[in-house]
Amino acid sequence: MKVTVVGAGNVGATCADILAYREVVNEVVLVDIKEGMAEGKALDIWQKAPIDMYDTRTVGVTADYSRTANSDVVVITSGLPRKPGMSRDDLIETNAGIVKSVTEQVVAHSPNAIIIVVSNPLDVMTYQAHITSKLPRTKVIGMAGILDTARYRAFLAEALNVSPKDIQAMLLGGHGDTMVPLPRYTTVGGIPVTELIDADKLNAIIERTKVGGGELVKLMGTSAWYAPGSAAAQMVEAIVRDQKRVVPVCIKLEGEYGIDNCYLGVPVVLGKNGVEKVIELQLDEKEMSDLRTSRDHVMEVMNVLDKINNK
Ligand SMILES: NC(=O)c1ccc[n+]([C@@H]2O[C@H](COP(=O)([O-])OP(=O)(O)OC[C@H]3O[C@@H](n4cnc5c(N)ncnc54)[C@H](O)[C@@H]3O)[C@@H](O)[C@H]2O)c1
Ligand SMILES: O=C(O)C[C@H](O)C(=O)O
Repeated sequence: MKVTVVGAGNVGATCADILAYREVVNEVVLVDIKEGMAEGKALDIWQKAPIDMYDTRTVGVTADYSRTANSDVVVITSGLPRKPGMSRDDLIETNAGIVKSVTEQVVAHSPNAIIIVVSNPLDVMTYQAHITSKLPRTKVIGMAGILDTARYRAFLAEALNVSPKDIQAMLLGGHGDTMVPLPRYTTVGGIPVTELIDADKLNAIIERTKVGGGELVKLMGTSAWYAPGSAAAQMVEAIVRDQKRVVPVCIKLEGEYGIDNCYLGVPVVLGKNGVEKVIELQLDEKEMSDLRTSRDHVMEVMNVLDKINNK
């Protein structure tokens, strides 16, 4: 199995490192536009192999997509990260062009690959990759929900002083401040979270989760990479090992949740064919209304992308 990671920056290199370290595939190809960057990071990861005892080959190339040919999965992380004071949507103009040209080259060399988009604004960059690739919606998906639920789970584990391993959670919607964490679908060792934490504390955690990316941007001056790289690697692993993981993933909705033609995070079954099933949860009125608010926001940014593409 072969995986390409486009963008050898913070998120891309972290994802490649985890894929190699865990021997998820035989070969990881890192691609970047900056001369020498991908080659250097791939070599560094390969030189770690004798220490950490793995044998996944890591190869780096500067914009040479012939080396990515016949990849099974391609992760697109190329693009600008935001700086303090910016929203993810502020990245659209630059990143739309990058994701479009990268997707064209990826598909030309790996027409059967499953594409995982990471670049921001996530839901709309997934839209960009999907329309550019012309692949089925089940094969062009976005990473955000695994990261957002991980933040939510980590905050809960800290507040309850329990292991993060025992916290299960689901979350819907766009990868932005309108995301919809679902306390009704959150459990701690099988126990509904609402039995273990009071409502005010839970609400504070939900609000912190929604701006979890921004919290890190403020602290570091650029956006996060350890958890995002790991979340993307988890999606790759689910696909190449056909694990049928049930995780939140961004996909084009075609009528699910009463929503059509919008790219949003929803629970899916992720396996060798990409998204093998979209799971429709029974939502109450408030959850549904929050999801519609998130949809409205993503649709607005999708309209901005349409205008950029039609210029
Ligand atoms: N979906 C998520 O949850 C999530 C999480 C974290 C970051 N992100 C997004 O991921 C993207 C990357 O973040 P980062 O921290 O790794 O940034 P980074 O600046 O560290 O890395 C981006 C890399 O992309 C490369 N690049 C730019 N244009 C390219 C092109 N045309 N072809 C190949 N490579 C190209 C750059 O040279 C750079 O090395 C950003 O858009 C960021 O907002 C998304
Ligand atoms: O917050 C960002 O800009 C990056 C990413 O979307 C994140 O949530 O960490």
